[in-house]
Amino acid sequence: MPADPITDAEKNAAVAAGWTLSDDGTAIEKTFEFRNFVEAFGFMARCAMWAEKLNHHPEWSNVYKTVTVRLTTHDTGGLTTLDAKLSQKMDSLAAS
Ligand SMILES: C[C@H](O)[C@H](O)[C@H]1CNC2=NC(N)=NC(=O)C2=N1
Repeated sequence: MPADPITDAEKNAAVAAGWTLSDDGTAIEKTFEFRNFVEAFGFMARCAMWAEKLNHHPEWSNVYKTVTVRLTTHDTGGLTTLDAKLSQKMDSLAAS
């Protein structure tokens, strides 16, 4: 069963946490900066474990100490509660 569409409250919370809504409204995006490559890659490894747990996976890229993330739900073609959940998890992993 597909995930529910993201709620306005969840969308507002993501924006308040520094995520940017894509122009077409189907994704949220954020760039994470770390002190070095090892920290950036460690963040990605921890996120990957959660992505598997949630069965929800980011579109992302890494250049040295920068990780650029785009979250969307491919199954529905838009934002869902899973994107809200993963964004919150990524924010807490980046802060830990
Ligand atoms: C079959 C599998 O459950 C789906 O393809 C999952 C896997 N991970 C996913 N990740 C994302 N971001 N969107 C999806 O729709 C999605 N679907």
